[in-house]
Amino acid sequence: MKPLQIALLGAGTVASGVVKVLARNQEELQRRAGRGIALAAIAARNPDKARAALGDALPITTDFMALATRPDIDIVVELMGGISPARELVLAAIAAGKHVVTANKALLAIHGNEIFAAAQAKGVIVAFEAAVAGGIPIIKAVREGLAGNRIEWIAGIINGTTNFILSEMRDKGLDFATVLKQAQALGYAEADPTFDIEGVDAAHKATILCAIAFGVPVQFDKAYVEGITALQAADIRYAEQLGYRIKLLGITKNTGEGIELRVHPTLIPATRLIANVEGAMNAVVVQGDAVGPTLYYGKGAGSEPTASAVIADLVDVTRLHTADPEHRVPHLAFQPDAMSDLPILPMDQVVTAYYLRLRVADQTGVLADLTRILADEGISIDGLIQREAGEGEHQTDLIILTHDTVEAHMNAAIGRMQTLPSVHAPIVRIRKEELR
Ligand SMILES: NC(=O)c1ccc[n+]([C@@H]2O[C@H](COP(=O)([O-])OP(=O)(O)OC[C@H]3O[C@@H](n4cnc5c(N)ncnc54)[C@H](O)[C@@H]3O)[C@@H](O)[C@H]2O)c1
Ligand SMILES: N[C@@H](CCO)C(=O)O
Ligand code: NA
Repeated sequence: MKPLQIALLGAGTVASGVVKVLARNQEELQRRAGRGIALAAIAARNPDKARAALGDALPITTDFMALATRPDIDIVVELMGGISPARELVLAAIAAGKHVVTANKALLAIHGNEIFAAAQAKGVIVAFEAAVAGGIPIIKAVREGLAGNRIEWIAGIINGTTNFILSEMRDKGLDFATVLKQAQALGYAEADPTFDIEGVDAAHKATILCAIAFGVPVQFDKAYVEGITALQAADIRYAEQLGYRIKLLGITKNTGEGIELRVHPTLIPATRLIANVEGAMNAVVVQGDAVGPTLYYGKGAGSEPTASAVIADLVDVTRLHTADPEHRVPHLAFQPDAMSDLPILPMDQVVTAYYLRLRVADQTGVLADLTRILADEGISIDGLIQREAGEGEHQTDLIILTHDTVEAHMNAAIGRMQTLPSVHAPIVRIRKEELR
């Protein structure tokens, strides 16, 4: 059988990994897929740069649209990133009857519904294992391996850059700006690292996980997104003293009333496996009603780890190429006519526990005022530490851990506590999850 013909759009980090691994594992891949997978051509903005990175064995074009719709191409692999022109190219490839493999989580989190509907109508596959947690086969695990379960929640470290920053801040006591520079130098961060540090990249990935876990459309616009830029070294230290680690988590949970979809720094017990995932590694915990918790760990970024996921998709598509579209795994794990309309809950309805740090006057009565406000709002205290004021100091740090409460109640309590004359700085609030 003639090998399937692949077109690569983009010639950057992931594309170069795909070219290398496809060449290296060619024979093994043919044995797995039952058919050859042949790179036909690459579209690159700068052909000289692409040739320098990828060699000159393959034809290189600058006409992305012509390649994406060329009649002899079977699968278009989009590795450019960004929304436009990636969206137009993917839709054109689908309209031309091509299968698509993409690593573009931003595109799918924002335009996935349109893209999957177009693919469904045309009977082609859009595969996206590389879009979430890079080389970890988490899409495969959730959509297929855990299909017997009602998924209850997913929580994951799904951005390598921010996990690296938090690990280095904790282990070496370095400040945020210094570690971010290191992350950039090591190639973990995006060219514009705002997407990493503001939580947007993790929210794109959490949005996709949410859709395939609960069978709802992708709804990035409803995600709550908070990054790590406001985190202070003092809170990482206090969390440690209390037996917790702070991680940037993507969390999605089915509460029965609706679905939580949120990304924010989170205190998790230091004894949990996921609390010990360090550096640029990713890890995802999936809680199923039948299986209980399962944990997936590995490299979420980088050239060959991400290529591993792209090529797994190429093997899948090659195997399923001739299958009746009705017999393929649905894009969002559930049949398109059986999607749920369960709403994504607004953040003020989310229920979680909290870590609060207050800079307070070192005088009697302060604690009584604060605990009264928390009690008024129905919030119960789980633990409390007060740092001894140093000699000559008139202020001290008070750390409060609460039990689960509704975010709206916590907002009200923080608003009231903040107006007390004895509270001297903006109150720090970090959400806390036991993950069990
Ligand atoms: N790098 C990783 O570790 C990683 C991991 C998972 C997913 N991804 C995703 O994979 C995709 C590619 O990432 P990358 O790290 O290889 O990026 P990159 O910047 O290294 O490569 C992107 C390539 O696409 C080309 N390109 C970008 N915009 C273009 C445009 N408007 N017109 C023409 N060409 C354009 C660039 O010239 C470059 O060749 C992105 O969607 C990214 O989010 C990357
Ligand atoms: N910048 C991303 C790349 C992988 O998606 C990260 O740090 O996880
Ligand atoms: Na993956």
